[in-house]
Amino acid sequence: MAIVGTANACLWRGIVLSGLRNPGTPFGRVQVAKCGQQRFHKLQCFAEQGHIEQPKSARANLPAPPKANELCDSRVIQYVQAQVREPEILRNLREETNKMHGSGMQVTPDQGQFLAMLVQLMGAERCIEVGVFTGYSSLAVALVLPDSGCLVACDRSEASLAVAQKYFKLGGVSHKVSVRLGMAIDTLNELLEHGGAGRYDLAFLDADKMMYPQYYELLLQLVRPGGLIVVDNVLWHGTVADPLVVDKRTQSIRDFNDFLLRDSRIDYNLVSIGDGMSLCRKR
Ligand SMILES: C[S@@+](CC[C@H](N)C(=O)[O-])C[C@H]1O[C@@H](n2cnc3c(N)ncnc32)[C@H](O)[C@@H]1O
Repeated sequence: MAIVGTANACLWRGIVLSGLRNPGTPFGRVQVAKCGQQRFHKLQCFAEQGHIEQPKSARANLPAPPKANELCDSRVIQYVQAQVREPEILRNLREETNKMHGSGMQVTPDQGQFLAMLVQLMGAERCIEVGVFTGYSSLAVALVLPDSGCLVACDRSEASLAVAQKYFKLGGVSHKVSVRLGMAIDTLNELLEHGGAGRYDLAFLDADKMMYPQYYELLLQLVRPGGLIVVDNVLWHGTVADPLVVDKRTQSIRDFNDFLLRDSRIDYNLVSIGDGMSLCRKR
């Protein structure tokens, strides 16, 4: 296939990426929505191999694409996911969510496991999640919290939270989760007003991307020194690395990533897992 000259970046990316989707795999729907970085690499490999051609004006300003390697192979993604020890309750939740609208929003199994391990490594007892959806990442965290632990779970969608609460109950963790229905910014401000500053060990940020800077400032007050803020979707399906993509949301994530890179209040690490997760450790 060759698309020459007039095609805009999003158009050819959409065409090529739709051809890369692999809904027949065990992780089909999750992969489609959450393996953006690998798809982006794959796209670049397609371009490199001459399967597609970028618009000439754009091509002149682009850095050389990376050499084709195993990251171009969706089998690597499948292999990684097959290495996850996903508890049955989480698998059930993922499968139920996969039948719902917006299912691609849930974190991938390896991300859920990664979050859980961060909680365990830190010995975290008090956590916050901004953006619960049907509860996959919340449940992954709650399952490993000690019995005395607490997760404040914020979302504005009553319907999504109903699914999450069903699984918190099934997983026997309801007593550890404080569900907060409403706009996350209000909930975080309320936590601060009620003496929450510096009282949380770990926060996971996975809600509306344009609001990340505001959430981050509040979470930075809420977590203790040495506490962690984990930010999801920082690669935004690979588009942050594509200079041709300049839509508002991509640019806001790019700007936020650059801001984190320079923020001396934290230690910072952008991890290429799922759609990209940044680890921000409060100094
Ligand atoms: C990407 S999903 C979260 C996925 C979840 N972490 C998981 O693993 O399944 C984003 C969620 O943020 C919620 N959200 C978006 N904007 C919000 C806001 N302003 N306040 C509260 N929740 C919001 C949406 O309702 C949605 O459920």
